[in-house]
Amino acid sequence: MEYDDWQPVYDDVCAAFGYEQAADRRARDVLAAHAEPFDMARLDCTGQTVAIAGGAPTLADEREVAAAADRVFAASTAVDVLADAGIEVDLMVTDLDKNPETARRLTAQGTPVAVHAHGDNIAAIREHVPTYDTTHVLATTQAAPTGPVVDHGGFTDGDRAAFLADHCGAAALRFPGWAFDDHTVTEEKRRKLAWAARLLRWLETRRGEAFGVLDGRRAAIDAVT
Ligand SMILES: Nc1ncnc2c1ncn2[C@@H]1O[C@H](COP(=O)(O)OP(=O)(O)OP(=O)(O)O)[C@@H](O)[C@H]1O
Ligand SMILES: Nc1nc2c(c(=O)[nH]1)N=C(CO)CN2
Repeated sequence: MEYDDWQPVYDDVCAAFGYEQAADRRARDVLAAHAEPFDMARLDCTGQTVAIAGGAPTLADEREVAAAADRVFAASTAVDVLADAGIEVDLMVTDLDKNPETARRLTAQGTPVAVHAHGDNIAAIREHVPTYDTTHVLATTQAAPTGPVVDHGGFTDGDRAAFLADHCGAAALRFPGWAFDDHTVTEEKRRKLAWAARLLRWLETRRGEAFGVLDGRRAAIDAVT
């Protein structure tokens, strides 16, 4: 996906959460100053099944789904849960709010990390990205792309991972570690997960694929556009 397709949905996300787009642009520009162009061919997934590992507690029991996939794109803390079982990821997707040291370790070992800039993580970008090997940082924004910072759609770490896999040519997506009805999360997180479900519904429709993670939920999901 390119920004032109994402932008109307981004407007809706900002309206829903009260995000200031100028702050997202400031974050993007801070990240751009620390980033370098990333060769997307490194993430080519053409013809492959990609596991999009989410941060739900269920991931511990679903790790074999990731192990069986050709590639693993993992959101935030999902990287640590998989690492505990000896499962390496091909991409970490993060806005740096939980485990920035994991992102540092991955970039140091040459594993790509998609670092996301938004209006509420500018301090984290300034603190952590300069400590990373930026050769292995894919800089992302939810605002308009600029310089080395790309926007291929998505909002939460997990659904952004799915949009990136789609952009990289994945043939099929699997979703270990996803639980939209997780009552252990905060109200804000619950609202973000509801948006993640909407965005995945949009993505599966665009792809002509049925994501198993949405089975039983489709009738309750409002279309994004
Ligand atoms: N029950 C769940 N709890 C948390 N994350 C979930 C859940 N189900 C799916 N996910 C997906 O896993 C991703 C990683 O979640 P995690 O809690 O590790 O990180 P996070 O940094 O808080 O994520 P974000 O900043 O996107 O909210 C989320 O962004 C979401 O897309
Ligand atoms: N401005 C802003 N953007 C976001 C935020 C957030 O808290 N603020 N959280 C996200 C995923 O958790 C993704 N994007």
